[in-house]
Amino acid sequence: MAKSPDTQSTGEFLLGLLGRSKQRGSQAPFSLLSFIKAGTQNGARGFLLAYAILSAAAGTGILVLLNTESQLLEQQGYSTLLAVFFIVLLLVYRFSQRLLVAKTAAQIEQALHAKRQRILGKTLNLSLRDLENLGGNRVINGISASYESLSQAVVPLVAGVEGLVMLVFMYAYLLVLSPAAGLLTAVVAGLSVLGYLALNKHLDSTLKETEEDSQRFRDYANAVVQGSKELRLNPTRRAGLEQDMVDTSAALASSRSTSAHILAQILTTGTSVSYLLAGSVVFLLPLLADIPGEDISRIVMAVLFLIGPVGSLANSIQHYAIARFAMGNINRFESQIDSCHPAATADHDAGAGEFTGLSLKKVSYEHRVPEGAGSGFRVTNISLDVKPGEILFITGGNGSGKTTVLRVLTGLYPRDTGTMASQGTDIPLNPPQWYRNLFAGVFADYHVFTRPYGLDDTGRSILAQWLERLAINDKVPWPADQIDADALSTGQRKRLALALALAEQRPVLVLDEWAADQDPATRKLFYTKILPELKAQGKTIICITHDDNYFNCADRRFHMSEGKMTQVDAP
Ligand SMILES: Nc1ncnc2c1ncn2[C@@H]1O[C@H](COP(=O)(O)OP(=O)(O)OP(=O)(O)O)[C@@H](O)[C@H]1O
Repeated sequence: MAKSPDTQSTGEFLLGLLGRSKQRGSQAPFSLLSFIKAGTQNGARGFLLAYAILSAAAGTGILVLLNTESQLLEQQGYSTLLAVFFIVLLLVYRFSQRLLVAKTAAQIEQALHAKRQRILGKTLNLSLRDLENLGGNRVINGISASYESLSQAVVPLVAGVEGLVMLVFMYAYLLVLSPAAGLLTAVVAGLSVLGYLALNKHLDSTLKETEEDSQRFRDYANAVVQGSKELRLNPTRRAGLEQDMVDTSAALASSRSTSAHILAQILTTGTSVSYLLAGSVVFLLPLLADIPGEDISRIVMAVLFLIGPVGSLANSIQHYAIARFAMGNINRFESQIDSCHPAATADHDAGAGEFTGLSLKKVSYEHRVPEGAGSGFRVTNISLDVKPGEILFITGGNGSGKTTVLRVLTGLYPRDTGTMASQGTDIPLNPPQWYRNLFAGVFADYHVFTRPYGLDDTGRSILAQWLERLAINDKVPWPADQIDADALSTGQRKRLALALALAEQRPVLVLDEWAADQDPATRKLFYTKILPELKAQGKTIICITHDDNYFNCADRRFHMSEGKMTQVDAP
């Protein structure tokens, strides 16, 4: 649906209020009021206020009519005109309230969509190192989970704003009816607000605790799925995990109950305030002021009409607390990604042209580890020239730094020192996307997407050829738009990943222990037939391998040991 700039700004403005009040901390109890106050400062958002005022005026008009009609009934008799007015006002009330809630909620959803889209774009541009440092859970929350609770709060929040405007109107009517009653209700309402402030103080910390417990439980739930085999083979391990999950679930239940307790208090405070107001008018007002009985009944009617708006305001306050918390999480995540390395350049479509070689000189990279955990693993002094059409092997023991080097070399990790040059130009510390476009590969922790994203028709036909060549064409239903990688064996999945990498038609193919999961025949085919064929086609190939039987298939071999690389003499 196309949105006008005005429409978008209203949603963004309302979201902004949620985010801003979070930054101010939990001491911003009247931020709901600022929904209205700030709304009046910008004509573009005037429609929100106009609908709110219309519905509040109509609602108050109904109250005035009812009071007038009951007075008329006592004095002059039934008034048809007032009955007609009543129906008209009822229709206006319904119409404006529905439009207000539906339109505003839609605009907030649009603004949320725009925000999610912007943050998603930034997240996809993060360097691999930044993404790893942020951690998977934070990323998932920042681009997905936190939006759920925000969305659920949208309608009650808007209803709360409408309730607030309605309260203002009805209170004005009450003041007209009896200034003494207005004063009394203001005192009772003021005391209730103080009660709310006291409750709200605890709410933020309880919500944070709930979020942490809930994240911990999600992690365990993930382990139930990921570790399903290990858990089934070892009942003691299963019992240990189960105990941890039960403990976390109990903690979650307890923190959720505390939140629910506070939220329920807010809600019941809101609704019981209305009855308290009515009670104070009936039982206290006659003691404080000399008011005739018929006026008291009109005042009581006015006070009872406050029940609806006060209830929706109280309901919106609890949703407001949750939404503000979620908004805080989203904003925090956005500032975290903003403080990461500059995003990848916008040259994602740039072709790299013919590969002219690659040169690394004294390159080093250190893994960042949490503060206080010492220094991270370092690869140092990596110097290497890659010529077009070469087959290079990188070998070395576990943890010697092979994968790290491959990630630095392909521009996934930004090197700390040293120089890299390719295509006749120096590559900056944070390699641009055009440089990364030189490479396609299968990494040790590769992922197969459900669709072959980024492949054009030529790419698809190359994919089809390789699926056949690697004997998995019967396992991947063509046109390969609903790939179920879980339904493939480990070796088959890796063959599919290789076929997809080759279909990308990048000049350099990087493979991290690709053949490790293949049967002997496929391994032989890979080293003795496929690699030479790819080389003959002009592809440059860099393989990490432990297959010492096939070390002689490389043009040159480099060996890693404790983060250092040395060239091994040609076999
Ligand atoms: N994201 C990371 N953060 C911190 N340290 C890391 C990270 N990735 C790897 N390391 C550390 O870097 C060292 C080298 O890891 P790397 O994966 O490069 O080794 P490798 O030679 O490929 O090992 P293997 O043959 O087992 O795959 C290891 O000690 C590992 O703990």
